[in-house]
Amino acid sequence: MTQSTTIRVAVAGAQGRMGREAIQAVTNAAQLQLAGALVHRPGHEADIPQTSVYTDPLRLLETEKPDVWLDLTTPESVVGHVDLAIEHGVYPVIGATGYQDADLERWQIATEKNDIGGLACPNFALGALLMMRFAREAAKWMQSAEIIELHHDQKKDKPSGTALRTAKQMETDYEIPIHSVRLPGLVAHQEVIFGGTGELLTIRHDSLNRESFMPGVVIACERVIRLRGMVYGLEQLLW
Ligand SMILES: NC(=O)C1=CN([C@@H]2O[C@H](COP(=O)(O)OP(=O)(O)OC[C@H]3O[C@@H](n4cnc5c(N)ncnc54)[C@H](OP(=O)(O)O)[C@@H]3O)[C@@H](O)[C@H]2O)C=CC1
Ligand SMILES: O=C(O)C1=N[C@H](C(=O)O)C[C@H](O)C1
Repeated sequence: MTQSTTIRVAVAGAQGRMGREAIQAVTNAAQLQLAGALVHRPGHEADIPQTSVYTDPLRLLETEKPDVWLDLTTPESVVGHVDLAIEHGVYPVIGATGYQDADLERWQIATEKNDIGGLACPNFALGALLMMRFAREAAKWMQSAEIIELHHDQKKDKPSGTALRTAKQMETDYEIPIHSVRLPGLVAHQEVIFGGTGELLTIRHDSLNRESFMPGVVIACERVIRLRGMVYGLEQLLW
């Protein structure tokens, strides 16, 4: 596929909090075209007026033949969807969290075998990517750190994908405890707190709404088609 081609994106989880925003973001992005929406329960198709709506991922893949599978479903559903998308030669952009390292390893092998790319993005927000970058830098100098991630009370996975990714990126030789807070009123927030001799350093990021994730969603869908094999973290395509 050449870079000037319109990229056809299927959105899975289209009736969810992220899915609804993503439908708008994909529709409004010049280089992207909505190729179909996957929902869990039929009956609210009128909420998604701009595209064909499916409840069966296989039918969506075979009928619409999207270029990209944007998965914004749940820990229980994302793994099967991504396996299926890769099998069909469709590039996955994985926004949903809660999958295991073993899933990432399997997707790495499967994308390479099918000569396609894939992108797993625990967090699409630019500020969150910077927070992780700064935490990685600070971890080289500070000898003790803990992570507090705070999310809305409907979030299904714990700890968050972002907290796990942050801890991995920090590459410390000590274990970093992760504390999870789930409360109504929160959206998505994280603090990385470093302790030193008589001093503290706190790096904090706040997503105040789900629009904060959409520039990253668009970049991920546009750039995944240039990849071969799985890439973990949108920051890998930014710096
Ligand atoms: N990478 C990032 O930057 C971000 C990632 N996330 C992650 O994205 C995911 C979605 O978050 P959020 O939108 O808040 O969650 P929601 O629960 O609001 O949305 C998930 C949607 O997926 C649907 N769904 C579940 N299983 C299936 C299936 N098999 N087929 C079709 N649809 C399905 C659900 O339907 P139903 O409710 O009917 O079951 C629901 O509409 C989570 O994993 C979250 O952690 C969230 C924000 C940012
Ligand atoms: O469920 C959410 O809301 C979010 N999930 C992602 C995660 O698990 O890190 C990204 C962001 O924190 C919002």
